[in-house]
Amino acid sequence: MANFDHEKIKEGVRLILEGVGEDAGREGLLDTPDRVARLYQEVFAGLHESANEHLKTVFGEDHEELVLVKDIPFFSMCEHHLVPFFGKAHVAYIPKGGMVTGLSKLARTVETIAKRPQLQERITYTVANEIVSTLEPHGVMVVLEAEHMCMTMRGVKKPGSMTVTSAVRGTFEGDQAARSEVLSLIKH
Ligand SMILES: Nc1nc2c(ncn2[C@@H]2O[C@H](COP(=O)(O)OP(=O)(O)OP(=O)(O)O)[C@@H](O)[C@H]2O)c(=O)[nH]1
Ligand SMILES: [Zn+2]
Repeated sequence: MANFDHEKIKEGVRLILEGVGEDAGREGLLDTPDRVARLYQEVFAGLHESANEHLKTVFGEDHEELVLVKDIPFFSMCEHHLVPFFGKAHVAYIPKGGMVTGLSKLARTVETIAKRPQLQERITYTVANEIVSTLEPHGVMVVLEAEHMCMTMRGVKKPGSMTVTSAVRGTFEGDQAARSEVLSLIKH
């Protein structure tokens, strides 16, 4: 993965400003390329982080039943239009082998994966797959609900429309009752 190139982004932003017919040299825009480069460094920080690093923090604990962290706010950038999509992630898993991860680490995993040029589906299944491969739990279920700015401020212009995606792994796959339990806990 190439390093973050601040100067390259500044140059790109200057070109965009010129491309839309702005005077990139006018006072109000002088610092904009630098600000946008810093903004991108922040919102794309996940490109330079390892998604499963967080999950490696584990504790011995004899709980082999549901753990659900719900309503995790996330912000991401649609890779087609480079505008935000944002909403809530709900992450459920059933630990195995007496090992649980820190609750905040589930939220950090969502954040790292969201902070890349993304599709909602890819965030959803990547979070699920990272938990499966790192914690090897009985099961994982990840649900994301989000509003896409590319569908609200432009294009089809449908403000308020929500996209819901899910990824289920392990015991949840064949267990409708367990999936329903998670969904009803998410709703309440
Ligand atoms: N599956 C999926 N599609 C997405 C996501 N974010 C944006 N899109 C869609 O990506 C598609 C890109 O379609 P294109 O026809 O190539 O681009 P476009 O002409 O800008 O499309 P419109 O948005 O319909 O105007 C659109 O349908 C978007 O709604 C996402 O997270 N997942
Ligand atoms: Zn988009």
